[in-house]
Amino acid sequence: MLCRVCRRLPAPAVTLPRHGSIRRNMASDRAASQATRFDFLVIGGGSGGLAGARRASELGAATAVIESHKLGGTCVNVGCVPKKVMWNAAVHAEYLHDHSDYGFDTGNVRFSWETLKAKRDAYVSHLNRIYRNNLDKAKIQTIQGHARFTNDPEPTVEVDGRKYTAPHILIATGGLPSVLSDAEIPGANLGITSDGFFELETLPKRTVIVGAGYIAVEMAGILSTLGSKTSLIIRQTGVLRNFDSLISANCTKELQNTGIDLWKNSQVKSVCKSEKGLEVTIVTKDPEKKNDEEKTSTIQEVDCLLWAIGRQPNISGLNIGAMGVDTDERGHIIVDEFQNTSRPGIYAVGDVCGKALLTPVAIAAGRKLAHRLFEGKKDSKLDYSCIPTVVFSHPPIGTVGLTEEEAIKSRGKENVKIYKTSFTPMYHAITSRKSQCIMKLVCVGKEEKVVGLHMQGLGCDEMLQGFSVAIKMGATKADFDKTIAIHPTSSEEFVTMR
Ligand SMILES: Cc1cc2nc3c(=O)[nH]c(=O)nc-3n(C[C@H](O)[C@H](O)[C@H](O)COP(=O)(O)OP(=O)(O)OC[C@H]3O[C@@H](n4cnc5c(N)ncnc54)[C@H](O)[C@@H]3O)c2cc1C
Ligand SMILES: NC(=O)c1ccc[n+]([C@@H]2O[C@H](COP(=O)([O-])OP(=O)(O)OC[C@H]3O[C@@H](n4cnc5c(N)ncnc54)[C@H](OP(=O)(O)O)[C@@H]3O)[C@@H](O)[C@H]2O)c1
Ligand SMILES: N[C@@H](CCC(=O)N[C@@H](CS)C(=O)NCC(=O)O)C(=O)O
Repeated sequence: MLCRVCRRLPAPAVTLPRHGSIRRNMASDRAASQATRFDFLVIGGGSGGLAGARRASELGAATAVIESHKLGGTCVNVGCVPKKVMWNAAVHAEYLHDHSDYGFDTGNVRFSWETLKAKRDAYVSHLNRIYRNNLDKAKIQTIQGHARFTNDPEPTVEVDGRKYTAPHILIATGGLPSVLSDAEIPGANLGITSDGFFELETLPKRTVIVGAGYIAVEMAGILSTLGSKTSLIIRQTGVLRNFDSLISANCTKELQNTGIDLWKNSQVKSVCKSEKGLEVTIVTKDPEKKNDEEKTSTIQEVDCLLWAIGRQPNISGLNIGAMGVDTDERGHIIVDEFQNTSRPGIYAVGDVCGKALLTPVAIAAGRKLAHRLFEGKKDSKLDYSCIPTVVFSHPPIGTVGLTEEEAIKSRGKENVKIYKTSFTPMYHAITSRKSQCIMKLVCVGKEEKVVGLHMQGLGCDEMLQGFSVAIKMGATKADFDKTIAIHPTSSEEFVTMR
């Protein structure tokens, strides 16, 4: 009988997991016949793996998830979730400055990093348990350990000496922070990465962060706002250089406005340890200056050096080479638009593929794949265009679609119309602390289709999702203008721009 789910003749099983769909395929080799067989075997219990596994199981596939560390992956354990808790704490710290303007006498407010960390860690552990329960409830087998492809002819995975196989194997092993070796920068390993940030037991007094992307901006904002004197070392003149130029310039300015000591055109040369902490030596060289002069400076008594210089795919020890799974020069697994790798029956989703490293992207790709494999939806694939994203800076950034620069490149300057505004949100009408809100709409063609929306300001994090729906649906500037404003809000500016 054909498998109800994958419509294939099932192959041999040593143990029978949940479904009756598991039985003998005479052609399979002896080695693989030793393996426990599923319909769907998922390597990596993070966002993409869990979402794909749960959807596959709902669709009737006998599914197992292999996880080497903690269920939930990066997002739950060392990413979005604990980061957002820290950002929320930093927002409290920010608003404290406004309490007296709003009539509150909050007296001598004290902050305990230790209390916050304990509550945050307890929440993360709670989520780990929820994810485990969800897998159990869905009758998905959880296999704890590091997965490695064997050299068997049929794709087979080994965990702690036991073998597992399936006609469909998903690699969702995510990524790891990039690190520099001591050979590249002497003393580099005295620093930590974002993973280490979540292990900090106390608020560092003096922090140096290297990097100019999401993590550098978010962690600099959190640490600085909570009271750590923070320097941010960037190689160029601005942060978030891949974002719209307005966002990059404004965020760079806001970092400085909020008290972060920004070192432009700078790179760490060496790090050494002294009795009073780390000494971070920095070389600054302004390429605009003709005399090519380099300035060397040292930041002393640093108790936290944090490298936030990007992430790399986590494929170590997987032995994907033996499977004929192709990777790019940085080790990302190459997939087609349906998440197929170069080896039939092996798929990859999420950060390990190196495209749009965001939790909802990994989740959506995993779910789309499950519908294609186990519901016969041949065309089920993720559309990677127009992905909204928020940077939890202070204030937060929201962005979706094309930047002005991308629109001009693809459509020609004459076909692009930009609407921009900048204002002080009403929240600040009575506060002595001020922060600006900036907004930009990128429109193309005669019909002024909105192809990009970019903003930084109070509430922009929660403002973006709804606008993303409109833009994904193909809204034009006229559609925005037809919409009645909500007053008094910041978001109303998007429907009244001229
Ligand atoms: C500090 C930080 C903040 C972030 N904030 C946000 C945010 O606010 N919003 C957002 O959308 N995204 C955010 N991200 C990105 C987001 O966390 C990732 O895009 C997402 O987790 C990727 O999911 P994934 O399934 O591809 O991989 P992961 O979630 O990394 O899961 C991979 C899992 O595979 C396991 N694994 C790896 N190799 C093996 C193996 N051989 N055998 C068994 N198991 C293995 C790992 O232990 C891990 O649990 C953040 C990331 C970081 C680092
Ligand atoms: N809110 C969110 O959704 C969120 C939050 C955190 C992470 N993430 C995801 O996680 C990914 C990884 O975050 P990330 O911040 O590590 O990476 P990133 O956003 O890719 O930024 C890393 C930046 O560091 C700089 N850099 C690289 N090598 C360097 C070096 N040797 N020395 C100094 N600077 C160097 C580069 O900027 P220059 O080229 O300008 O120097 C680079 O763009 C993000 O891309 C994002 O998708 C998402
Ligand atoms: N809203 C999300 C779920 C929330 C979410 O994104 N959760 C993160 C971790 S907190 C995740 O990795 N989820 C995987 C999953 O829900 O399968 C969805 O259902 O798509």
